[in-house]
Amino acid sequence: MIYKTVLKKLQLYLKSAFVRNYNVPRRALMYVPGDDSKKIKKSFTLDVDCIALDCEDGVAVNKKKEARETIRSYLDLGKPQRNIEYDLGVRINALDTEYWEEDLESCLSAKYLPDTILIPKVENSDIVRQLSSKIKNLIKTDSTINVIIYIESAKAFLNLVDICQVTESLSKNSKFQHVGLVFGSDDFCANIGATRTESSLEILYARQKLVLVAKAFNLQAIDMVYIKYKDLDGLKQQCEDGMRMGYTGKQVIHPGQVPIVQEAFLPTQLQIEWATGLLKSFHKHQKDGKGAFTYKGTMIDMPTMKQAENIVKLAKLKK
Ligand SMILES: CC(C)(COP(=O)(O)OP(=O)(O)OC[C@H]1O[C@@H](n2cnc3c(N)ncnc32)[C@H](O)[C@@H]1OP(=O)(O)O)[C@@H](O)C(=O)NCCC(=O)NCCSC(=O)C[C@](C)(O)C(=O)O
Ligand SMILES: [Mg+2]
Repeated sequence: MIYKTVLKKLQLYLKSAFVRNYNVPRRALMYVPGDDSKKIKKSFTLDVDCIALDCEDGVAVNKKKEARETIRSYLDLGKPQRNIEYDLGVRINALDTEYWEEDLESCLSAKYLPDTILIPKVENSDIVRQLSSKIKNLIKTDSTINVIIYIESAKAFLNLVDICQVTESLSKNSKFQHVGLVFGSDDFCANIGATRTESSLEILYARQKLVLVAKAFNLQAIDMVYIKYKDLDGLKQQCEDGMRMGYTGKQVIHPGQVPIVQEAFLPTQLQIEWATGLLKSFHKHQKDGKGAFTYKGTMIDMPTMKQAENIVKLAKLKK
């Protein structure tokens, strides 16, 4: 029994150590249309936490192939290095379309894998099962990829806990790690027939539910897009609302939105104190030759350590 528990912990530790960019900050998740080479090049010059090269709704139907091939050509070149770590992802098309398999095959057979695959319109756990077996077949090496799931319909919200449970369970024996949930508010409004208002009250329940479930599964929660991209005051307000609700980041469609979003999602003083204390405690336990330890009543595992490291890293960016 003890042997099994230790083995399981070791497997989880080894897995998290091999996942690239596990739980890196994703304050701004910026979409870049996959068929637009100029915008892709531009995105690599920006100080943005997370780039999502898009095959889905940012790309016209007659440009799907072009987007897939353009993204593949950039992946083959390798991720451009920057001074600050960032996440390079690909948003494939939804699994009920004719495009998703080719999207996934194309980016997972590239010379260099993206860090993350973003999966839109996940409505139930069968979609995750289908995705999991495809990823397992496509990744031939020991590498593991991050997965971010989009919740954008009434059905998806009803199935959200099951989706996360199944994803968590499948990720233990597959080649991916579930790292986040995205609130697809535009598709969600269209799905439930809501009329958008400035206050976003019409989607309050769903917006809160996504954070709640994300936190229960130790996932990052990425908030809705602010589509009026020229209105920076409105964007700041919406960022602050999301941050106060517990969101860890926000989707972005234009470079001009990035600094405001990334500033708004810097860690709070309380989070910085927690993370600094945890790292101190970790180093003390290491010095004393103790592996596993608890901090403020919680058992500390590798993902929690990485979260703390990220918070401390982010805190250094705070003016
Ligand atoms: C709105 C648009 C057309 C205005 O594009 P523009 O070129 O007219 O804007 P601009 O102000 O002239 O751009 C200034 C500079 O920034 C560049 N630029 C501008 N945007 C980007 C970008 N995204 N990535 C990288 N570079 C960008 C642009 O190329 C230009 O570069 P330059 O100064 O060197 O000439 C443009 O910003 C754009 O295409 N944005 C992405 C739109 C998109 O991907 N939408 C789908 C995601 S949202 C979504 O899916 C919903 C969700 C989650 O599913 C659900 O809620 O349901
Ligand atoms: Mg959407």
